[in-house]
Amino acid sequence: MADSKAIDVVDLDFGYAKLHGLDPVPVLQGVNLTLARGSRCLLIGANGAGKSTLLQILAGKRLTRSNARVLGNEVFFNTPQGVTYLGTEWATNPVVRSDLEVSHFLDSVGGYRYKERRDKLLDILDVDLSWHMHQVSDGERRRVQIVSGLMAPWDLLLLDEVTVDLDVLVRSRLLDWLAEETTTRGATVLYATHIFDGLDQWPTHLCHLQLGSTLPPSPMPWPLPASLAADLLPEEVLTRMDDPNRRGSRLLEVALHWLVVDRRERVDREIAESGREKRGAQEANISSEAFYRKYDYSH
Ligand SMILES: Nc1ncnc2c1ncn2[C@@H]1O[C@H](COP(=O)(O)OP(=O)(O)OP(=O)(O)O)[C@@H](O)[C@H]1O
Repeated sequence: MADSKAIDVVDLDFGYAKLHGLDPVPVLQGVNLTLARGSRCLLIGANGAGKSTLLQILAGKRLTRSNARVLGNEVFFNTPQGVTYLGTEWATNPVVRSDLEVSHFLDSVGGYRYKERRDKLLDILDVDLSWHMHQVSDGERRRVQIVSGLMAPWDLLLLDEVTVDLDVLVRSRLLDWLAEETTTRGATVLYATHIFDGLDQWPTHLCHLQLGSTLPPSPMPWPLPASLAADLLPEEVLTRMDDPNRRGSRLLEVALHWLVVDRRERVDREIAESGREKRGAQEANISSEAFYRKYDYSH
């Protein structure tokens, strides 16, 4: 019987190996994330928090001795079928910038086998089979990547910021289609993004990655139940989330708050580690309220 968990990560640690036998630099520490099949989870954290590293581990691209199971399998040694990872580095590959017609490119990665899904994705992403890859814009090339990555049915999609250069119409249609895949096929999406516009209705869960560690509960349900929201978020953030004149989405208010907290935590650690007190004292004094005022996020 298929495992009902799409992702089951317990106390995961990871560091990038250093040359000359030096100890690896810890990047992920104590990461916990259990996601049931059919979930749509946003992975939220500052630049450098470890989002891409975690997604790559879940895609079986990086070795970890910790317990990381995906679709019921230990991920690195037995990477299961049905896991699709889409990251931004794809677009830098010279092959996908060469004089290659999109129809040939998609056939070369098996598009003819999934014609119905391919055609649906061509429509959603507004991709023309006669385009040539060396003559398209960055956003158009990204759209071809997404068609090519999603044509074959997947059970777990690991999305690493690839929607950043899509226009809003294409992004919105793609997110709707991904939601449909989770509800109709029980597929699962873990999506790292810094763009929260238009996302309030999309996720079923959030995962906050702070400086390489998940903060409990991980994942947390979204929308946040009132009692959990009251435990996790200060009154000022809850008020802004309910303010019809707020600047962006409710999720943006949550993400802004978390990133302020993460930044203060980072500065505190820097002070503790290196005694850089002058800079630290300046930064640590920025309360989240003052930060909002300073950067004009609240009005
Ligand atoms: N190949 C690598 N070798 C060594 N360190 C790395 C490597 N890739 C990433 N790192 C470090 O690991 C940490 C986490 O990087 P990662 O790319 O996972 O962060 P991220 O949350 O995805 O950031 P962003 O939002 O900027 O994409 C960073 O400190 C980064 O410098």
